[in-house]
Amino acid sequence: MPDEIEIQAVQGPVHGEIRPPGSKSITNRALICAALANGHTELMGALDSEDTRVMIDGLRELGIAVDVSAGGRTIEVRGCKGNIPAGQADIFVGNSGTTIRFLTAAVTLGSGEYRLDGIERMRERPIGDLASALNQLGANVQCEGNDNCPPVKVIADGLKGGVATVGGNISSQFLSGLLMAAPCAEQDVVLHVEGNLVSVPYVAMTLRVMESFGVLAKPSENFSVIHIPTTASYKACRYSIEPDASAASYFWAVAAVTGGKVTVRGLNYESLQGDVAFVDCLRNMGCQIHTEDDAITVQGGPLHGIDVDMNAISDTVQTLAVVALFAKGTTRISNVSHIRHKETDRIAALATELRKLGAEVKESEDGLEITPGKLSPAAIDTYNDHRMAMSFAIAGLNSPGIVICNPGCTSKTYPDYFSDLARLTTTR
Ligand SMILES: O=C(O)C1=C[C@@H](OP(=O)(O)O)[C@@H](O)[C@H](O)C1
Ligand SMILES: C=C(OP(=O)(O)O)C(=O)O
Repeated sequence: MPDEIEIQAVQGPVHGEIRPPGSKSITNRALICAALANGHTELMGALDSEDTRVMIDGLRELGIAVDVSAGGRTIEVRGCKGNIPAGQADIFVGNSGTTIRFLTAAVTLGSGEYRLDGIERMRERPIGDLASALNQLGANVQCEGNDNCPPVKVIADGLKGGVATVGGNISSQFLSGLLMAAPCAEQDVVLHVEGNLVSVPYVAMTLRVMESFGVLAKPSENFSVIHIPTTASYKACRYSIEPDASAASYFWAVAAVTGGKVTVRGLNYESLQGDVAFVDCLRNMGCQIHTEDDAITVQGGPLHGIDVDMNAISDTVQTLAVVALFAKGTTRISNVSHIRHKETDRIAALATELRKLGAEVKESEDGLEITPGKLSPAAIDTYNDHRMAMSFAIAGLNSPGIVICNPGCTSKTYPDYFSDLARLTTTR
């Protein structure tokens, strides 16, 4: 991958179809449930990217056999029935939040000493709320970094279980990690969530993936209390993974900003992924949405700004912010302070880069107000954040001279993004 890519502006509306690669979030959940299950699981339609590779490598470090075939889309896992084979492991997680949060919880089921660490940015992404909840359940988890951040050291001798309170306002991944480890604890687990739970659809996704592997948890209506009995255990199975809905947001945005019509195959409103609701934002901005059993199509129209709370679908904030550049009036995105803890501080990064493209941007603690101006050519810094690269590329389709720096950072979740985008925008 070159150091930078100049996006070729398209001459008219883009029409086309695409099936994005498998969901990162579902792949990494299914890998954990399969690893803790009682036999041989086959995952189909999996994502092959940095975030899933660090998860697979981590599981292998823990002594779990994982075989990958079909260009990374099929993964076979020999489950350990909740008994982690390795008594020691040093696990490198890159910058994958799901991997460090889910594996930190999983290794407390083992017996021995485990250490988890990632790249520099990972050492700035908090994990203290998860460590504290696991410690309430009888684990010994220490954050060795500054301010409750990784590296993480776990001295494990099985997870006792019981009652714990977990913070919900920084990341939902803490709760998801606890939920997936909980059925393998010695006693039932009852989790209470403290503070406003962010990214709620990901918790629903966790429970649905667990259910597919035979474990039924009992959540209260708003997930403020969840009871996980130890009577159920994970069963190996054949499991199909949906295309990634956050990745789909870029292709739906192509239709929105070029006034074209783009169909994403493999997703519908019944999806496990909350991010399909991104199309509702586009509808509110003036697009038309068509749904089929196995596809969602966005047809672009004249766009206008909207006010939107994106707490539940925050991986699509950057996509929406870029679409806002082509809308009439101001777009206000609110209730997303948690995106300051992701691959970069996404609110700050967006404010800086949108201004380079001529927008007037007001940054607040929990969001952004974007009023587009006259678009000008610019080199976009991506802060090693795949979603900065993928979303700002869409602006380049409708405005010449937009250069994306460090495009290789898309490998975190979508190594073939630029070739898939080029295929969609040039075959008309
Ligand atoms: O559980 C998951 O798979 C994810 C949850 C979200 O994180 P937060 O809960 O930290 O918002 C999301 O941003 C991330 O890409 C994936
Ligand atoms: C925030 C993200 O990932 P993670 O938290 O899993 O690193 C993302 O994919 O946008």
